[in-house]
Amino acid sequence: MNCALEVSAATVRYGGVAAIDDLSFHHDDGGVVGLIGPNGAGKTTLLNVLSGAVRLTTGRISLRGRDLTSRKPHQIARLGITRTFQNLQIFGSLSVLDNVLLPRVARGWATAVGDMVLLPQAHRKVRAERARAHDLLDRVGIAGYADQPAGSLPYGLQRRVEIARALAGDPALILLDEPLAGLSASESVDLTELFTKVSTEGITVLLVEHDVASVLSVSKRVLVLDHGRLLADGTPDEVSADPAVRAAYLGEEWT
Ligand SMILES: Nc1ncnc2c1ncn2[C@@H]1O[C@H](COP(=O)(O)OP(=O)(O)OP(=O)(O)O)[C@@H](O)[C@H]1O
Repeated sequence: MNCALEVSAATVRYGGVAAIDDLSFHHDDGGVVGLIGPNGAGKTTLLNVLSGAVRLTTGRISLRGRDLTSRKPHQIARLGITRTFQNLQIFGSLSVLDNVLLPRVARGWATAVGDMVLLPQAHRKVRAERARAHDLLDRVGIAGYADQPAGSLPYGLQRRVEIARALAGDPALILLDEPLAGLSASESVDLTELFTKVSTEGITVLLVEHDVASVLSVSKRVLVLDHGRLLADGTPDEVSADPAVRAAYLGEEWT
């Protein structure tokens, strides 16, 4: 599935600071897209804009030809962009399965909760949604934990709960904000493999991550932000060989 993401002259100003500054790019090829850059480069602001948490000061964003510029987060989620957060946002006391069912409830499949008691079709809907949620847990590798409280899982698996929940919204584009933060080396490798798997299922993955080696290893395209602007845009090899990127960000360790 193509996501046809178009970011045109996007600017977000906080007082005198341009968190993103006249930023334009287009992506239509799927895969994992890495978004890297030094602290304060504007990465999180861009994710916030794409998910509707922050409004553009000027500019335009569209997905598959639909204008997202002034939409609210729940509208953007319906139109195909879902996300995970830097600080894990799951409901620790709810079961893993219920965490994944939540966005479907929010989207209205169970609006008439009372009807569930009475109507056979409501029961069928609930069964179908539960089956679908189990399938999502299977896709992200945590099927065996469905009934456990999400908060009781190891941190790396909690990250997967959040990813499953983002996938439950049937996105064209999923935004991952520092998903490897706090993970062990082996958890990072495992989760990075999941990003590839998700992208091969036709969902574009936009990955913001400070672990540059992981980003370069998993991405087909890497965008480098600096001071809210696009410093470089290319394959991992192109970006890591770019003198401007080395000077501003990667440094000598990448020689
Ligand atoms: N709500 C806000 N109010 C004022 N300034 C902000 C706000 N959010 C971000 N900024 C500023 O915008 C710039 C970009 O911040 P942003 O958090 O998007 O960068 P980042 O690349 O995600 O950084 P990091 O890697 O440290 O998370 C920074 O100068 C930051 O201080």
